[in-house]
Amino acid sequence: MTNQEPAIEVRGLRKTYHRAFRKGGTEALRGMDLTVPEGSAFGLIGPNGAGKTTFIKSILGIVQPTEGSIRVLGGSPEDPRIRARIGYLPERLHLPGTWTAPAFLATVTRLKGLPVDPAVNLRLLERVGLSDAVGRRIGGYSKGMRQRLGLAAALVGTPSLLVLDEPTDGIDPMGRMEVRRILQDEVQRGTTLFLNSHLLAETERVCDRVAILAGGRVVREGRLEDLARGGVRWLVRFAPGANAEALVTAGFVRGVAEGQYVVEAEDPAALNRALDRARAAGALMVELRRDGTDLESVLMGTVEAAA
Ligand SMILES: Nc1ncnc2c1ncn2[C@@H]1O[C@H](COP(=O)(O)OP(=O)(O)OP(=O)(O)O)[C@@H](O)[C@H]1O
Repeated sequence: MTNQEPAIEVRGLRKTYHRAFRKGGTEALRGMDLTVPEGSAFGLIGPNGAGKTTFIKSILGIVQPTEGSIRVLGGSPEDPRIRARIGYLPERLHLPGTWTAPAFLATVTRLKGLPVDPAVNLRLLERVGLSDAVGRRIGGYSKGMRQRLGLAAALVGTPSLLVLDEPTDGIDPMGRMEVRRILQDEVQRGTTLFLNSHLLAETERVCDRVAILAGGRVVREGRLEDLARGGVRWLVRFAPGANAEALVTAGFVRGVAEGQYVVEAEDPAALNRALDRARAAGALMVELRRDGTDLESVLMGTVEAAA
């Protein structure tokens, strides 16, 4: 794979699920186009039934598309050599309840066609916070522990592409922070991350690019900072008694609420210069908030507009 080649590229992807002895079918993907640059941390978001899992299964060769082309890591998802370079955490994990985690990871390693090194797998289990549970049967694991084990399995063989479907499902806030750190480390290492999560805050924290899928099509795609803008406009509230005229001269625009003002600042230095001017005019700041658009508002707005 050359450096210019995207990690994932799909064109005109369609998938219709047919039921036996029934006419018609469910059109899960209706001509989806998407390019995931190599080395990016890419988030796929969209409402229930948008086709996210179908897309993920298509790029992994688990679901056979009805139409369209798919290239993953510069090759076909059907190619075992390509598959061996992908780490996948499915939405629904099927784990062998009577096995231990090291035995499970050893099998995953073998299935990927790699030599089993127990020490490497133990380090992986340590990395996902399961070192205390290595001797226990997987059947007795909590939901969060199962999810951590699934992540360890996805990380086997240091994959070039990590595809994670709801990776933090069932994981507590501390655990989520740990998972986030692992994902960030993987991206630092050069892995391409493809994340499907209903937790938009998670996507916002981890991903640098986002695509919105609705009705089986990509309706918006781009860099997170371009989609969810923030940082230019700031909402500031000053203590009662602030000199409104002086604040306006200092670059603040009156807001609707009592004592509230808006100021535009490209960066922290510009924001602080504006606040210094306000303070010099005797105004006391009591609240400061970024007037940005979060991913949730972007998703709602985009899906409504596409409906
Ligand atoms: N195996 C299947 N057989 C029939 N229809 C299916 C199958 N899998 C998915 N679908 C249908 O395809 C559409 C897209 O489903 P998919 O699971 O890909 O969406 P999703 O975006 O992942 O949804 P969610 O966010 O709820 O997980 C839905 O209408 C779903 O009912």
